[in-house]
Amino acid sequence: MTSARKPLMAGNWKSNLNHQEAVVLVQKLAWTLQDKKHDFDKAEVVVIPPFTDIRSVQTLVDGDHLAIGYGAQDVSEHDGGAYTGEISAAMLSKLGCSYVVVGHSERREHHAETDAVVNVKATKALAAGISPIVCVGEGLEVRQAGDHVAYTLEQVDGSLAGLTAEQLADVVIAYEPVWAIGTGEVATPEDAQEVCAAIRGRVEETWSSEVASALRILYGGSVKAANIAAIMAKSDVDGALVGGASLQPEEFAGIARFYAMPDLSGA
Ligand SMILES: O=C(CO)COP(=O)(O)O
Repeated sequence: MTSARKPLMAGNWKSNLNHQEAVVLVQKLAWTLQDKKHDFDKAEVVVIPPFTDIRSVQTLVDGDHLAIGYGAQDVSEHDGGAYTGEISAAMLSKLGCSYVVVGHSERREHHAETDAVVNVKATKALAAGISPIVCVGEGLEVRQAGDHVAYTLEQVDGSLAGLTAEQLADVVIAYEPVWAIGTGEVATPEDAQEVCAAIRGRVEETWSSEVASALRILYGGSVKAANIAAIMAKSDVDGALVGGASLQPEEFAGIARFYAMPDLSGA
């Protein structure tokens, strides 16, 4: 991690916690971070709850002036209108969302989202002033075949196609190898670094070294307080997109405070 890029720890709750549980979790997270004197300059902390929780989280964050940010797990390709069930970027913007996850592997898999769809969603988010967290990453078969870098870079190309350098300044990329999500099978820090560095290299080729050096690239997949320090020690990893561990306030606070954690990897 390079000091010019502020680390980002984002907790993707997936389809967990109702709006009442959301308030309890965010309160506990805020208290824990305050108690441990978390330095928000050393890591931005963001929660990504289900849509139904966002209004409650907004009310809490605004009312208590919390330094915790929040976002959504998906956004519509459409601006509004006759699209039953869809949530537009403008609606998320009105709720104060700073981020939206687009192209999570679970949406690519269960909702057949292609890079082209992810590209439109990222563009809609940016137009509404919301930073898209664009997810990429290979499945186990691709990894075993040794094609993980090429596969992931193709997703980067497709998902970010046509975006300007100015737009890239508001984009975050999350490298989440599918085989490491929710499996306890964490990629090694070297695995994370290999692909995050390749992504940064691709962004440099396509846009510029300025764009690439300012871009935040997160790692996601079985991140815990015990393994985050070793992952963050890698130069091209700028944070984490955390699933299961973000549902436990103590654990997620420990991840946010990676800078105070011992590196237990022995590296
Ligand atoms: O998919 C993830 C975050 O978006 C990672 O989930 P886990 O941290 O539960 O492996």
